[in-house]
Amino acid sequence: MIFDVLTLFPEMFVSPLQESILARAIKQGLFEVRAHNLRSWAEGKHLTTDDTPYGGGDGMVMKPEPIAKAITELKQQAPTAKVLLMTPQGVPFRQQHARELAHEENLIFLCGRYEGFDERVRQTLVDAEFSIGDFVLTGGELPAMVMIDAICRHLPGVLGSSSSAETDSFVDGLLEYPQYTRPAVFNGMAVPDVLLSGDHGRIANWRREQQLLRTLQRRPELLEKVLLTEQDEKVLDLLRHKLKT
Ligand SMILES: COc1ccccc1CNc1ccc(C(N)=O)cn1
Repeated sequence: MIFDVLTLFPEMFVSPLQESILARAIKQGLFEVRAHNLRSWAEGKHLTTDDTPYGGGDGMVMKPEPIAKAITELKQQAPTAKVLLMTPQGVPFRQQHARELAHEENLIFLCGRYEGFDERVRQTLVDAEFSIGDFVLTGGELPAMVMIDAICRHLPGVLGSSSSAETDSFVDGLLEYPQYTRPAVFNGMAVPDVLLSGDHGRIANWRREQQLLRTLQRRPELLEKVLLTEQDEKVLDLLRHKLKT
């Protein structure tokens, strides 16, 4: 997988990729991130990439020409590449998108600054617009890095054998069960006995129940979209009853 990032601040894509899992995966050649400075495609003495908005108003808008030139050039090398735009007006980015996008050979991220992009960029050059949450940031770079991280976890070999993206929270649509590790007692708080029992069936049931409880308590709306077994429904009824009392 090759990620091309179009940004005014390519340096923002250096250190997050020099650490840990992502750095190791890059070293293993599992993926590559190429950050390009949009200014390389800008014209004129000052290499301008933004300008004042037609119709007046605050702030600046990113000019369409440098972006169009950059995308055209990148797509010459990767004609099937999808162009993704990071914007507060985008589709809410979800785990399912991360899983799907991991199957692409090449993705091009377009990171905006200022008040965003000239509308003609969206209309003609962009395949999909994503938002990582309902808040406004100073630029699209951090959202792009967040998406790259989430997508890379689904690339074969990135997570290594010890854990898999398939058992993530949200994969089965439920929140994660609580995790414990040594010591068995910490500040007087013991690990639940079931986890020390060695009874894997009981442990699996307990974990599923904890997922249902946690999802019911924190994100009940997710339960509408989850495929629940008969057993799940029974457990949920019990939990709902308990939470009422
Ligand atoms: C005023 O900023 C913009 C306006 C329009 C487009 C891009 C930007 C850059 N900022 C962004 C980008 C993405 C997100 C998000 N929620 O994913 C938040 N902020």
